[in-house]
Amino acid sequence: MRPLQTTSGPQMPAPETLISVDRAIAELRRGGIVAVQGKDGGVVHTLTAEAANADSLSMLATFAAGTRPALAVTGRRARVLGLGAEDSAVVLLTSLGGMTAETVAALADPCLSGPRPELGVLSASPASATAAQAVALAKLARLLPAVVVVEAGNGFAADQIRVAAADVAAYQVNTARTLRVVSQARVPLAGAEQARIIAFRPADGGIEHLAIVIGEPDVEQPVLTRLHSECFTGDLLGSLRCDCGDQLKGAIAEIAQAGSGVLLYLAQEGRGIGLVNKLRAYQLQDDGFDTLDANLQLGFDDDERIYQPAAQMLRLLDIGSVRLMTNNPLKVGQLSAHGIRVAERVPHIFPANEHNRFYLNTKATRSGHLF
Ligand SMILES: Nc1nc2c(ncn2[C@@H]2O[C@H](COP(=O)(O)OP(=O)(O)OP(=O)(O)O)[C@@H](O)[C@H]2O)c(=O)[nH]1
Ligand SMILES: [Zn+2]
Repeated sequence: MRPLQTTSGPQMPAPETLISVDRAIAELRRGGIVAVQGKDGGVVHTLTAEAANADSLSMLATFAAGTRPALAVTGRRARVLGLGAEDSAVVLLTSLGGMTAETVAALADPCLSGPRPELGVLSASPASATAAQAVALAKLARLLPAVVVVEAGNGFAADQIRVAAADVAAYQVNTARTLRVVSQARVPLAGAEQARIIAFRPADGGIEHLAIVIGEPDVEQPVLTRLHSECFTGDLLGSLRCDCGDQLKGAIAEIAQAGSGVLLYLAQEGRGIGLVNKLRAYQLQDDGFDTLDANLQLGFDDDERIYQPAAQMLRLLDIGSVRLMTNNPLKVGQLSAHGIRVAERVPHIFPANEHNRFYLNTKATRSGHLF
């Protein structure tokens, strides 16, 4: 492997398309109202379901010209609620009783305990492409994928954050394209003393992904490679609910044993839904849903990860061909689709325990994992 160039500080100004999405994410997370602008010039004023309370809902209503606030949820969540078909990506729910904070919470959050409020007569209709990107923004903000929207606008507030729906749609791929190496250091690991950690950051200063390079991989040959999605509970705390801790330590040991290779530590906690939502998914699993259905109950896809960041990191490491340590055929297909040749799939299986047996079984029977 050739020595890698480290770039510190902004290499070039981050594209406005990324900055506006970052600002919108921060605004939504603090409970603000964001204007999402569609291709057709239509505007959707947006508040996340998690931030809906009496004050924020009445503020949102001031933007509406005639229409009443509606709740935009994914087709998956609408289906769980018995409202609408899963084939619409996003569905608008309206209530004859109006959208109170209690109604929003009951519709958006399957983990709520206590008696369900009277929901009034609900109707569902396909949401506009712009409202669909408002839901996508909530996902990028790692919140529940549900937003309260008013589709017809009364203009903007002077300091309101605005974002183009098209920029939201392209955000994840655009940030992956701008990844660059920002720091690297030798970090001897137990059982793998010849290890280096390389940090990759996107141009907007967003969340870093890491590569752990062990030994000196020969990039002219397929490199033994593990793609590991971050798992705070399994990797750091040794949670027995999943197999991540074993897979992380096992991959480092196996690469060290082979002499060289790379582990990409990807910031994709909870298969891309974030830690807070993963904890919600665990609560639902304790109520009897399996790992995939828990995601669907929350309104997510069963797996929200994308693999452009991994492919881009491998390219920056000059690695074009890998021996991929995984049981997940989707990772093989996705890396190949993004230009990395998977010369071989290397099984990465660890013994089950009494807490993760059902989880691993679900991955085998429903996600196509090869155990
Ligand atoms: N949403 C959700 N995420 C989970 C759950 N259990 C573990 N995870 C996450 O799932 C991811 C597991 O990642 P990986 O081990 O890289 O992926 P994998 O799809 O199992 O594929 P291989 O391990 O490569 O076979 C981590 O991000 C975990 O945080 C769960 O019950 N729900
Ligand atoms: Zn895990």
